[in-house]
Amino acid sequence: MHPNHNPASREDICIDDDAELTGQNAHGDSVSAEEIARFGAIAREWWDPAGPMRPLHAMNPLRIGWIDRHLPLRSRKQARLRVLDLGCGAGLASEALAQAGHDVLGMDAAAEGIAAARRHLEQHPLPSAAGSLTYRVGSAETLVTEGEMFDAVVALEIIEHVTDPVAFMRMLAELVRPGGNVFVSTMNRTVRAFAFAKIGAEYVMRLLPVGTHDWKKFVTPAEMAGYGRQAGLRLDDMAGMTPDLFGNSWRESRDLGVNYIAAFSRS
Ligand SMILES: C[S@@+](CC[C@H](N)C(=O)[O-])C[C@H]1O[C@@H](n2cnc3c(N)ncnc32)[C@H](O)[C@@H]1O
Repeated sequence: MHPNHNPASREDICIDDDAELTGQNAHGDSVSAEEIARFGAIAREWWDPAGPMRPLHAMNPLRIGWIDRHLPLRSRKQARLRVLDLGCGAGLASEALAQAGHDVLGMDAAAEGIAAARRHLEQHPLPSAAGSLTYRVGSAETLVTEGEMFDAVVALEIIEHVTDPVAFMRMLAELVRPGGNVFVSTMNRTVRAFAFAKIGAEYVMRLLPVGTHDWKKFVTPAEMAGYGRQAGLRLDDMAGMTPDLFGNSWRESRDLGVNYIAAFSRS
């Protein structure tokens, strides 16, 4: 096991766990208790590539490659880049980012998701050439209060699950150092996205429990750009993420109509 990949001590888990915190704002205003409970309930199946998180498994190589390509050369040359994966779930992107050589903090408000992430890391240690990877239960509010700063902040498929996307983007901006990058992926509020995420994934394929997605909370690319502007971030690029017919492999595209990813930088 890599020296930095120490499994969390019981004490860490107790400090970070939110056992006695039960209200909607237990972690902070961005957290919807209902959403967190929904993801917590499927945490044990998270790493099953044919399970409820199948689309995230299939799109992971594309989004990690895209993020890595959009990190400025200066940052990539830096010996160790500090990356926050916010809303990391059980760590699909966190592990891949650490394998790409970054020092990663994976954070999620769902304690069950973090427990599954820690379990997976213990059972599948990263190669020695990888960066470090630690996990924490919590939300952006916690890190902002602590004055934490990262070279890059990654928030994949989470903005459509928070209570206030503008406030959420502001926190992402606060958590990245000047010159650093923020990456956000989400679903567009289109009829096609409704058909794909609600009807397809929840009702037809029964991958996800009904109610996992609230179409009204999907974010159009124009809204995404606006949220970034309001947070003081510059939009560098956006790309569509498009699955093949069977959803097994995803490619970058110009189609922002369903899934897309955006790169911002902080001046
Ligand atoms: C659809 S999953 C995406 C997981 C991961 N980012 C990925 O794409 O592989 C959304 C995750 O965000 C977490 N989440 C939702 N709102 C959150 C918040 N305000 N703070 C931290 N985590 C949150 C949920 O618990 C869930 O694990």
